[in-house]
Amino acid sequence: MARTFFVGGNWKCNGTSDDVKKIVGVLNGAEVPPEDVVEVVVSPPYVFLPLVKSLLRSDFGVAAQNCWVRKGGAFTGEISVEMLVNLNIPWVILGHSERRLLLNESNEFVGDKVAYALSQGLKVIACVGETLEQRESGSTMAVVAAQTKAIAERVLNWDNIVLAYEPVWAIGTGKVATPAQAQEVHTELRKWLHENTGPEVAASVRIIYGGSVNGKNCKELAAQPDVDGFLVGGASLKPEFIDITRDRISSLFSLTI
Ligand SMILES: O=C(CO)COP(=O)(O)O
Repeated sequence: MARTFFVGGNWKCNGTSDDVKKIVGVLNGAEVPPEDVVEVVVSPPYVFLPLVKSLLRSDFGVAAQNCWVRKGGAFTGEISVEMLVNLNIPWVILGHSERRLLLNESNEFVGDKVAYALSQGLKVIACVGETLEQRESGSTMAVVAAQTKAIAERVLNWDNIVLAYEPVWAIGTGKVATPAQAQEVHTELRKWLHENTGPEVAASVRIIYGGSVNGKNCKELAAQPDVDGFLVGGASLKPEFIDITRDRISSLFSLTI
């Protein structure tokens, strides 16, 4: 089964309601490939989710950037999976390196969140990735395998998971992984999935790349056979995000000639 290309926009902790309205206006007016060719999902900060949900075109999905690990209750400051379901938010980003590193989210905690979110019907963009130190010490694959294993141990069905490989050294640095570097880790991740979750999961799970993706570098990355899309940070706040969704078409074209 072909893997539908996936382009996510992670707005992180940015913007005002006026900015959000402007970005949504640009997205709503854009000509993009049809949903079965490119799936587009944007992830605004929590407080803007209802606004985005109400204004955004219906062929674009919406994701929260985090959620609580269990059923809601006395957890001050947290947002529960049940609340996201109640607002009809279909997606959640979990395990982003900014949360793993700045908020000390462990592999196990992220795995628990992924399992709980899926159990309540959410779809998950699960992020993995190594730091520069880990890459330089040759432990990239061990790190991303351990992060993926903590999810695989808690989840049987991968239908609603998109795996995002986001090397920490490439996030917000302008230092994008080369297409070969991205392809290498994506291939290894797919091999890991094959060995640990089976051939069907390995063949069908979308593995997307994140880290300084922009309108210029996306085409070459998208042409890699195991790069099934992107999780875009900074550039998702700009009109350039539309070019990134469109470049799938040109990379497909360039592959066929
Ligand atoms: O963290 C990212 C997406 O989740 C990537 O961020 P940048 O595209 O700003 O490097």
